[in-house]
Amino acid sequence: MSRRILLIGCGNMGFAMLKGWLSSDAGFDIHVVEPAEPLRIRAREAGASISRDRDGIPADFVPDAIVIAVKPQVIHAVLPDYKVFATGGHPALFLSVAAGISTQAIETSVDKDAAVIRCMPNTPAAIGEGMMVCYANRATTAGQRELAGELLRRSGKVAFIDDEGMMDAVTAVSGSGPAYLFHFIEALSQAGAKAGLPEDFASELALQTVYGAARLAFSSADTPSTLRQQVTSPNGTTAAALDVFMGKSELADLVAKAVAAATARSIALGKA
Ligand SMILES: NC(=O)C1=CN([C@@H]2O[C@H](COP(=O)(O)OP(=O)(O)OC[C@H]3O[C@@H](n4cnc5c(N)ncnc54)[C@H](OP(=O)(O)O)[C@@H]3O)[C@@H](O)[C@H]2O)C=CC1
Ligand SMILES: O=C(O)[C@@H]1CCC=N1
Repeated sequence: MSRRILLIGCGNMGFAMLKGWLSSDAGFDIHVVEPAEPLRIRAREAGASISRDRDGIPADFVPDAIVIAVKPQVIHAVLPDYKVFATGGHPALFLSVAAGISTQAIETSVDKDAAVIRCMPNTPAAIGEGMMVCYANRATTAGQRELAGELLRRSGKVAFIDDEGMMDAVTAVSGSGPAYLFHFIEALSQAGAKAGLPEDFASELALQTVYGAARLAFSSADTPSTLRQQVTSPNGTTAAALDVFMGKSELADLVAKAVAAATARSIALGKA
């Protein structure tokens, strides 16, 4: 029997996951609630049934899981609409991807005995290459954990953690991480253009280089550190560039500061 998934919020992250789910042959039956019409239509075209709000969910649609993909700032206004699905004969799993919002805060808005999984995904989920890190509360059954795994595997690699306290740092590394890499691609493209290359060609070089390097790092038995050394000829061009990146640990320091700032913001979102 196909599993029924209710997706609340189909913006950047909700749609990235939806694409991963619908492109698989898992046969999920997915209903999307999304107030913004263009995003709703986009979800329907991808293969989901849709409604503008909770009242538009078909009466016979009893969800196995409710995936909450609204902004952290509105989640506590949205959750009470779905309380009804937390209890009764077929209690649904609540799977939230909201940054900073704890399982306890979700229980408070839904039901103290609700099954809740807090997940930190990332947008490469859209092509099945996401990193999906999950923490399950005590009320989550083995079957619900399995369902979450089955669903999220369609979006990428799944990891369960036992310490929810790690979630803020997870958010700062893999949740926000794609943006850091996209920014690096932008920076390398711009630097190539500054060095005299036509802009389009510089962008092509930057993109293929990041893609190729990521695939090599992923598939190689060597560590990233060894792979870096293999590119770096003594007194060559790479060494000249790495003197800038590593001379005073500049890039590593900057990345550490950025990750600390994102971690602090995740903690603050949970307190707001
Ligand atoms: N973007 C990312 O890379 C990641 C995001 N996340 C988390 O995912 C969540 C969503 O982020 P993101 O997709 O970027 O945000 P978006 O703003 O793109 O998407 C959220 C969507 O939810 C809609 N929405 C608002 N209220 C309701 C409601 N009552 N019912 C249903 N839908 C509603 C919004 O509509 P409207 O705009 O009209 O209000 C919007 O379209 C956040 O909690 C974020 O922390 C986690 C990991 C990565
Ligand atoms: O920027 C944000 O708050 C969300 C969470 C992780 C990625 N995007």
